[in-house]
This record gives sequence, C-alpha cells and structure tokens, in this order.
Amino acid sequence: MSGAAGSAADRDDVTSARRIVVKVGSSSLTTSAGGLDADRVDALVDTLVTSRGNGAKEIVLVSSGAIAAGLSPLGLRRRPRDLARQQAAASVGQGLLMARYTASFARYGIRVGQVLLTSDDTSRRAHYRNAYRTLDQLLAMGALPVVNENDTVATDEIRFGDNDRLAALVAHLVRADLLLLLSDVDALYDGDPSTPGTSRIAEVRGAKDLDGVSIGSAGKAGVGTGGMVTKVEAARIAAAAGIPVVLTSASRAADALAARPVGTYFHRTGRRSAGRLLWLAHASTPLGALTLDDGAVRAVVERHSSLLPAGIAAVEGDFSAGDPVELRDTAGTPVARGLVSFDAKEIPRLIGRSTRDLARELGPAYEREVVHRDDLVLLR
Ligand SMILES: Nc1ncnc2c1ncn2[C@@H]1O[C@H](COP(=O)(O)OP(=O)(O)O)[C@@H](O)[C@H]1O
Ligand SMILES: N[C@@H](CCC(=O)OP(=O)(O)O)C(=O)O
Repeated sequence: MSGAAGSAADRDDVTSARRIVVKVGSSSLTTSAGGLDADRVDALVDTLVTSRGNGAKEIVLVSSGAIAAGLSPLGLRRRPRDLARQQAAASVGQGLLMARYTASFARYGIRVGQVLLTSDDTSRRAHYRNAYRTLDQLLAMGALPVVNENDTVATDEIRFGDNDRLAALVAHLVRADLLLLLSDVDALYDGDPSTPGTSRIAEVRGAKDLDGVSIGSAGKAGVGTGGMVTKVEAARIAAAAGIPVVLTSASRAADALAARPVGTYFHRTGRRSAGRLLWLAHASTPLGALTLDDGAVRAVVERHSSLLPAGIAAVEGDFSAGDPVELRDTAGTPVARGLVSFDAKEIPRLIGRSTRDLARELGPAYEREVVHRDDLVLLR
C-alpha cells in the first residue's frame, strides 16, 4: 500500500485509455432529499463529454439511480427493503433517469442508448455476444451507452444487486482500457472515512495492499447498496482481467480522467483475457452441480480437458442445457464452473458411461462433452 499520493506519471494507463467504463453510484446523482439531482447529472455529463473529446475516447456509462429516482414519485420516503417495491421504484425511476441523461447529453448533441442487463446476459454465450455487439455498435455510431441492471425482471437469485460488479464485467465485456468507479467518497480509506485519523490509500498493487484495511458498507446517504465492499471487489475483478481502475468521487471525475493523482488507483494484476469466462466465474449463479470423480477432477483441473459423462458421479439441481453449473470434487469442494450442454433430467442415464457407448445406444447426438472445455472456468 502506498499512503503517499502517486505522481501523474504513474497513471500512463489512464492517459492512453481509449475505451473507458465509468460507473456512477446513486449517492452521486441524488439530492439530500433523495430525488435525482439535475445539476449533479449535468456536472457528470459535462465531465464525460470533455474527456471524450471529439470521439478520441469512447465512454460507456454504468449508472445506478433508478431505484433512488423512483422513490418520491411513488411516495416512498426511503429505499424499500423488499424486492417487489425496489423493482416498482426501479421501473418508474429508470425512465426518469434516462430522460435526465437524454436531455443532459442532448446539450452536446450526443445520443444515449439504454442497455439493461441481467446476470443471465453475462454468462450465456448468445446473450453475452449480443450484449457486446449492441454496446460496440452504439459506440461505433457515436452514441453513449448508459447501462444499468434490468432491476424490474431480475429475481433475488439472479440479481447482481450492485452495479460495481456489473461495471467490472461490462469493462471486461467491451474490452475497456480503464474502469472509473465514482462514489460519494473521494477514495478508498484504510478505515471508515467518517472515523478521524483514517487515511487515503493512493494505490493498490495487489491483494496484500488491502491487508488490515477495514472496508465498510454503504454510506450515510442511504441510497447506495454495496458500499466499499462491492467497489473493492469490482476493482479486484477488473484488475485481475488486466483493466486498471480508479476509484474516486464524482466531483473528482475530471481530475481522474486527466490522470491526476486523485482517488485510489488499482494497478492491473492480471492479463487481458478475451471471452466471457470472467462473467462465468464472477457473475453467474450456478443452477445446479455436477460431482466429478477423482480422475475427472484431475482431467478438468490439471489437463484443462472437457468434462465427459464417464467422470460424473452425481448431479443435482434443475437446469437446462446452456445454464451455468458448479463442478465439485467428491468432498463437495467447487473446482470449476461451466455451461452444461445437457438438461439436468438427461444426465442420470449418462453418468459413468463412455461417450462411445452412449452414441451407440442413444444416437450420435450423445457423443459429446457434458461441459466443453471452452465453456469451463477453473476456481482454483
Ligand atoms: N474503507 C472505506 N473507504 C472509503 N469509504 C468507505 C470505507 N468503508 C465504508 N465506506 C463507505 O462507503 C460509501 C460508498 O458506498 P455507497 O454508499 O454504496 O456508494 P455508491 O452509491 O456511490 O455506490 C462511502 O460513502 C463510505 O461511507
Ligand atoms: N440498479 C440499481 C442500483 C444498484 C446499485 O449498485 O446502486 P449503487 O450502490 O448506488 O451503485 C438502481 O439503478 O437503483
């Protein structure tokens, strides 16, 4: 950890970033009474338009605020705890939020495109490709995508619940060069910033730099969700996927985008990887589990092989072909996640059988992997 402010030269990655995902939290878009704050939206939009230049940089905005914007129109005094009322508020608020952005970007002649994602869109191959295509096309046409979770249809089980992690996954999806996380606090602190004596963490080079840091939940504004925990988790996911991250307040966004040493800078820790496997590891909710015998665990984990029916010892859950499932060893420890290519109800009769036997008995359609290695991500 470095408590000292880094120099601007440390942030070459920021200066050279061409495609940037900016995530803004509800607390940065609302008034103290809880409604959408048009001035704050305009200030953010001014900053993003300036940073974008004449199209030299591309920006994808991941914006929270739908639930917060829907509260007062529905006569709600605070964010409800139950999912149904949160969804009702999001349904009313998302339209208001987009209307605000549409008007604000229109001051510069820039069109915005709404993109609402669920976690399903992030793990199923066809959905993932489609989400990428839509975002890429919007950018190619000079529009600015505004992404949020599709709160109104997401159930508790499949919900991201926080846009921080969603933003990290969107950054990976669009192959961004930088993720900027904007909140109501100017940086990550080594303890709750409302406690006197805590200091700013200027940069994070890896997990060790966070040892001993007390990372707390949502702030006093009461409209945010995940607090610092989800922001640090999002920064970790992006950094591991080769995307540097700056975490700061919305009021310092211009400084951050100009590579000035504000906020907390998370250096990349991993290499850029293509494909949707990051989504599978971090965003998918497994809909079932396959227990692998010892030989299959070795094949999958050590030799990166596909999972064949012969290596399966047990199946649980109610899933369809294409759904994410967990792969466990016989002790029940998760070893991988993958997209399964059979429905749950088809698997019992395949268990322990060779693909050749299955093909002979059931037809050539059964001569295939239960989880193809291209659809697998290891967890250890
Ligand atoms: N170690 C920490 N460093 C910075 N902020 C922290 C820390 N621990 C807890 N917080 C709180 O997290 C809050 C930001 O989270 P949240 O309210 O969910 O924001 P947003 O709506 O922007 O996503 C800050 O206002 C702060 O009070
Ligand atoms: N999708 C929700 C936002 C959830 C969320 O992560 O909120 P925040 O912690 O303010 O970034 C909404 O638009 O209200």
